Amino acid sequence: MIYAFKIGFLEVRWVDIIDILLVSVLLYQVYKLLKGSVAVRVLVGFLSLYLIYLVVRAAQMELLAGILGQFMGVGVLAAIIIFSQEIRKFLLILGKTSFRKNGVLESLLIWRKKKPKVNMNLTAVIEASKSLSGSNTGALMVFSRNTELKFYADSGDLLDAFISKRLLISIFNKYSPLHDGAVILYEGKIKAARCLLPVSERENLPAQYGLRHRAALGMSEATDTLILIISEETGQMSIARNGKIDSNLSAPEIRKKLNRYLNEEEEEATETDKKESLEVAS
Ligand SMILES: Nc1ncnc2c1ncn2[C@@H]1O[C@H](COP(=O)(O)OP(=O)(O)OP(=O)(O)O)[C@@H](O)[C@H]1O
Repeated sequence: MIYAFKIGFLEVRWVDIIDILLVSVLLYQVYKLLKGSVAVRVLVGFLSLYLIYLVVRAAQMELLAGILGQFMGVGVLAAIIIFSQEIRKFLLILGKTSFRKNGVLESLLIWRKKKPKVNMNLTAVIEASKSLSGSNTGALMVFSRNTELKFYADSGDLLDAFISKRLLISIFNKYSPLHDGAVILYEGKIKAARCLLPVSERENLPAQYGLRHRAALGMSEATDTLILIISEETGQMSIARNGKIDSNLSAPEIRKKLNRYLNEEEEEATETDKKESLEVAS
């Protein structure tokens, strides 16, 4: 066996160094993922308990070690249940990174067909958004390029209607029975209205963000979607994507971001674009 170096009786192999590096990267990614969420506290609680268990076991305190041991036995299962959202997010990020343009996996999967451009009536969306923003009418629109988001669409009223400016304005009119919640747009259609979105549990959000923004952020954390928010209070238009909110955007900026999202050109976003985005809770 080839050793990298020796510290006293401890022989360190190259594999050990790689192992430590990989664990460090993994722990850093987990920390980045959980940063700012309540899950961090649960994780710290778990780790503290595990440390106490190690100490108790080393001190041979049989009774306490037995009780904590039982708890640790189901710990992995409990962690999977408690961190299900975070694990999902982590796998999503992993999948997304591996499938990036020129990614290793993508070059291996040569049969992967190039997706056709999504045909969406963006002019209607932009015109409706300008009108809603101008009249301070709150709105929440979820754009999906890969799935029809059946689970979320089922929480509202199914429409399956072609997108038009008038329809969007009518839905979000505050006297309309459909105005509450979000609309889901997929493959050029308004799939459903009055949909319930998952609310983000981030703690350090700006004070002006109420439930509408939290729901948009939560949806962008849980799924590969882009969410357009129109504030009822200020009329401002914002976009939530990948756990970030870009606030106070103009109509051309919204169109650009929607175009980029729908046509999978996001990786080509310029550095300036990236800097402009306000990373919430980081
Ligand atoms: N989980 C949810 N899913 C979908 N829509 C939601 C959800 N929670 C709240 N909303 C929508 O947000 C509206 C409440 O918005 P609220 O005023 O609390 O948010 P806000 O972020 O301060 O936005 P605004 O700037 O428009 O006031 C609700 O009437 C509803 O339409």
